[in-house]
Amino acid sequence: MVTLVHNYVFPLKGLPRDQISTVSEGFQFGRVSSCFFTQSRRVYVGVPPVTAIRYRIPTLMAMRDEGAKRGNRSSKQKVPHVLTVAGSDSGAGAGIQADLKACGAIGVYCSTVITAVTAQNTIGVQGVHSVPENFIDEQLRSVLSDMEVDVVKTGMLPSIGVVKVLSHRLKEFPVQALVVDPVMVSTSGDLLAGPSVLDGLREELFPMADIVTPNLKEASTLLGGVKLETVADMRSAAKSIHALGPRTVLVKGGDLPDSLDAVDIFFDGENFHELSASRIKTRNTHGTGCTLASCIAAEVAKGSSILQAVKIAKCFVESALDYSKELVIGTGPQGPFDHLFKLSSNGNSYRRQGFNPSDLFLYAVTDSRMNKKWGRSISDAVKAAIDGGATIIQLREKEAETRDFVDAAKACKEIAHSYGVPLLINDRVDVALAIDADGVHVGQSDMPAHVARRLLGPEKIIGVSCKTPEQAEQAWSDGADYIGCGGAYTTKTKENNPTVGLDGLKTVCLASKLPVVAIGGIGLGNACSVMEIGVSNLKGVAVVSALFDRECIASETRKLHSLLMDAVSRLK
Ligand SMILES: Cc1ncc(COP(=O)(O)OP(=O)(O)O)c(N)n1
Ligand SMILES: Cc1nc(C(=O)O)sc1CCOP(=O)(O)O
Ligand SMILES: [Mg+2]
Repeated sequence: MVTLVHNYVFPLKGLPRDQISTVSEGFQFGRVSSCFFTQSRRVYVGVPPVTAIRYRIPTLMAMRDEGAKRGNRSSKQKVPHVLTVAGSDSGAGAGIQADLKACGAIGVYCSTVITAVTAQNTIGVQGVHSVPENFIDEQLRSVLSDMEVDVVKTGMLPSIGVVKVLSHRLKEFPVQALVVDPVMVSTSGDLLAGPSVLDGLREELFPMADIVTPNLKEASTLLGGVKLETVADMRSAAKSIHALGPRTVLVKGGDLPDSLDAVDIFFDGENFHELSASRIKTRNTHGTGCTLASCIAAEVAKGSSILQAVKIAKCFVESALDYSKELVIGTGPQGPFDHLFKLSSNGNSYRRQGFNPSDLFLYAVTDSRMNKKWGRSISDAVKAAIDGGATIIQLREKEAETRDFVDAAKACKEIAHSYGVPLLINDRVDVALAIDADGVHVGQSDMPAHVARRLLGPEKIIGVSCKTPEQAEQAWSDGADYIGCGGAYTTKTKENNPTVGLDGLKTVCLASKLPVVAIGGIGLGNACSVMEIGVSNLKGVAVVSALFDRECIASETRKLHSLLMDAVSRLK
């Protein structure tokens, strides 16, 4: 019997109602292996014998709240549902097992159609036993005809017959989205799908797919063996695969040699997005491809756009790898990682470890006056900017009462973290501490950066406004992570702000040991000129009015993102 702290239970399939009771405080666990929600916006998970861990899954909360908004508080709420059609991995690092764990960790129901059973471990694949095609078809029919699947994700499809069966069933039972991970070779180098499957994928599944997620080897094989050695090669591969019919393509560059970051290329037929994540040194990478595709499917099932889903999925995988980098399971060269790391990490699952300078790329700085003028809440403004592609958010609320600021900042942090985007607070170190924000931005007349560092600790992000090389040097020795340099142009947003111009910006960048974000008067008309000063530590632009003093924040952000991407790719 499970006893909950609060009186609202989000029903997950498999947790019988008669095993749940509700009381006002305290909780105990008997035989529990599932997770569920309470009014307190927490998820409770039982770990035998009687330990209870609580943690937050913001996107699930959002889902529940969405249900509540619609007045739907009955026990019949729809649970987002991913069906994975893939092979079983006896070592449980990849395949069906990875898919189940990834969806479970994200809080999405996952059903399974097993296409093959593999005998594998951390050394390699010792055997493959394909499930007969007619029995795969039977599994598909069972699930699709009954269980309201939202998204289908495919992994190992061992024969062209399986591909055909699947495409036939998907036409009979259409789903909201199809995620195709074109698994061909295992991480250990073992063949998991024959060449005829390639034709099946290209002809039958790609035209129905919303996203296809090949790694470099798979992308190369799909394109007849072309060499993929640079980011430019990845872009042209993404374009060629897109021409085969899927709505979007993610070419994963984890195996690209000589790069510090792992860069993936996302292409939607119009725009390229270069998505980088820090490369984590670990042997425990078995199943990253399956996990990434499952997380994308799970996020789409919850309502994210494909690009949002990709960003969140990358953040999940990066966090899981980082958390699991020292795990020792098995003796071979490729170990599994821990999908359920959130259970052991105090709920700070999306907290970034350290600072990633590429987050400065499109830095959105909010402004309370502009939000008031357009009648928006700060959290709606933040969500719209993130939807449009903002890579970091700074809350710059000069007029807010402290209590209101803390409340708004809390809500914004939940939104930002559910997308894997860091949230900084302007000026107010106290507010950053109160809500456990990712960091602060301080200016020359605010709290000194070294004091902020002492208060916030080594993990938080600290940015400092600098207009001169001397200030940049000071920021570095004070322990800042980046500097903001402006005004690049004149601005109406900040009174009496000296303009340093592009020359002044370049001088500060060249002198700075820290990454730089440019600020002041930057918008669609001049962002490219800023990036084109061509100094490698200039990582992006920080923008207020060109995003927030506009009718549609998301579309302005999207346009700016696309311009910046083009500018950066011209510079390469
Ligand atoms: C990214 C970034 N750069 C500079 C500033 C300006 O900070 P500051 O000089 O403290 O001025 P206010 O923003 O506090 O008015 C910034 N906020 N962000
Ligand atoms: C907050 C701020 N700091 C600046 C600096 O030069 O340090 S310029 C600025 C305002 C930037 O607003 P907008 O994008 O609307 O011009
Ligand atoms: Mg300030």
